[in-house]
Amino acid sequence: MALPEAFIAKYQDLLGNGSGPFFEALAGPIDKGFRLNPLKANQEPVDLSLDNPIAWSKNGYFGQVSGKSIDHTTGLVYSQEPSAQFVAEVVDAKPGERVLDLAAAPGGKSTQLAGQMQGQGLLWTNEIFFGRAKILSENIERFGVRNAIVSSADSKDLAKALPGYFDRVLLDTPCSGEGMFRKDPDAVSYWSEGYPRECADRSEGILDNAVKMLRPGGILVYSTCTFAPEEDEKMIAWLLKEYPEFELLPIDKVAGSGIADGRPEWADGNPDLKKTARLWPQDLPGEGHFVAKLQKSAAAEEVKAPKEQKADKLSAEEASLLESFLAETVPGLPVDLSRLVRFGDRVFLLPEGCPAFGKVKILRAGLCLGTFKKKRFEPDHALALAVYPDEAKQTFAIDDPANWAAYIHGEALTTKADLEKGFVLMTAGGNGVGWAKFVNGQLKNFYPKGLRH
Ligand SMILES: C[S@@+](CC[C@H](N)C(=O)[O-])C[C@H]1O[C@@H](n2cnc3c(N)ncnc32)[C@H](O)[C@@H]1O
Repeated sequence: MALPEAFIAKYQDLLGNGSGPFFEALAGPIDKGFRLNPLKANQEPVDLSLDNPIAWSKNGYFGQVSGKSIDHTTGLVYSQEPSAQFVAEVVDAKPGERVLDLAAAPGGKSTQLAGQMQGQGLLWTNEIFFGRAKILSENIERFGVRNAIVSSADSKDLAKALPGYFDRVLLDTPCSGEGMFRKDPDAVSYWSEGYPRECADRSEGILDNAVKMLRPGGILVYSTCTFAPEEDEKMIAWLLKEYPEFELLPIDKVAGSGIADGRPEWADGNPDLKKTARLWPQDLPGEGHFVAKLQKSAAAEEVKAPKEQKADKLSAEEASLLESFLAETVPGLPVDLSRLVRFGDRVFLLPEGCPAFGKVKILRAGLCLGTFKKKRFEPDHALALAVYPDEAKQTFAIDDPANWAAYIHGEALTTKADLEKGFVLMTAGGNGVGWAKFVNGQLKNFYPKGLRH
């Protein structure tokens, strides 16, 4: 990978003697990582080793995930570069909170936040580009998240719908990507001397909207995957000047991990900027990242909270179909029938206290239970990934390689197992992977066509 001359000159100037190891690291190999999903019933991976934990990530390990493995398909793991795993650790979302991930696709940080929240509270995860939002939504589904709203909106429109609503907001901003040069050589081709400033201008606009959605006393985390001071310390200096109701909070840099302080001298000299964190590839096994954690003053002006999203009322016949389905398929799953919304024939269980969607485009409104089909109710794939096997009435393990390959390929399975007619949760590695319908000794395959391999 040939680095642009202007990039080399810039970091020789900024890093001085430290630039040698920096450029050497950029020419070196990348480190691969993954996170284990605490939302899954069984925490033992089938193929992956947990021998090499990542010091700064609670569920993070070094290693490479195969996209076709049982561990990936069941959502037990999420493949994520090691440094990127530090960002959500800094957010530190708590069960029961209202959390916004404003620039979220493909979902690395959102899935990590969902794990921290343990299904309690509301995670609103947004991506401006619809195509990328679909990938985000698929990852939220695979991870088995029950309490997430997935939307595709410009931050300006989101801020109109959700003013002052969130306890925590993460802006993992679209940036110049210098920290990914090693992982994604395409990032080098986008770069020019003026690119970090262009990205910084865009991030200022997104930050203007992010701060509007935070309640007084709420926490804002801003992160980039670039080394550029324009988008890092200088951006935070701008934010503190523009929004004096914010103050920087210290970040636990995990002693011995190599995570470094921010560089006040690269912005306006404010010593508080040392509280921000920099992850440098020459200091630790991971790519380049920057993270800042700020708190909005509890005395900041309160705004009128958005209204709650209205639930939809089902007809008596539909309610009875759904209730029978739940009792016969997932009797252990707690479902509050007063929190259901419909998108066409699909039925979602809303997170508690979900704010009104207004004009925001929604891709996923909590947990998709399934679809009304004439006189039946069919479970959604999302439900198979979100329920624990012991919440389902019937399960069938497909751990042996032949059954696994046949099911994931879309084939029906024949079995002499003692099953009742109806839906069966197929499991692999102790976690749900999809549905089948048992009829006359056959397990009819309900694994989604688009996911078969
Ligand atoms: C750094 S990436 C997010 C990565 C994600 N947080 C994760 O961990 O998987 C930044 C995201 O911002 C989106 N984006 C681009 N322009 C934007 C804008 N003007 N407003 C908000 N988001 C934008 C990009 O499409 C991209 O998905």
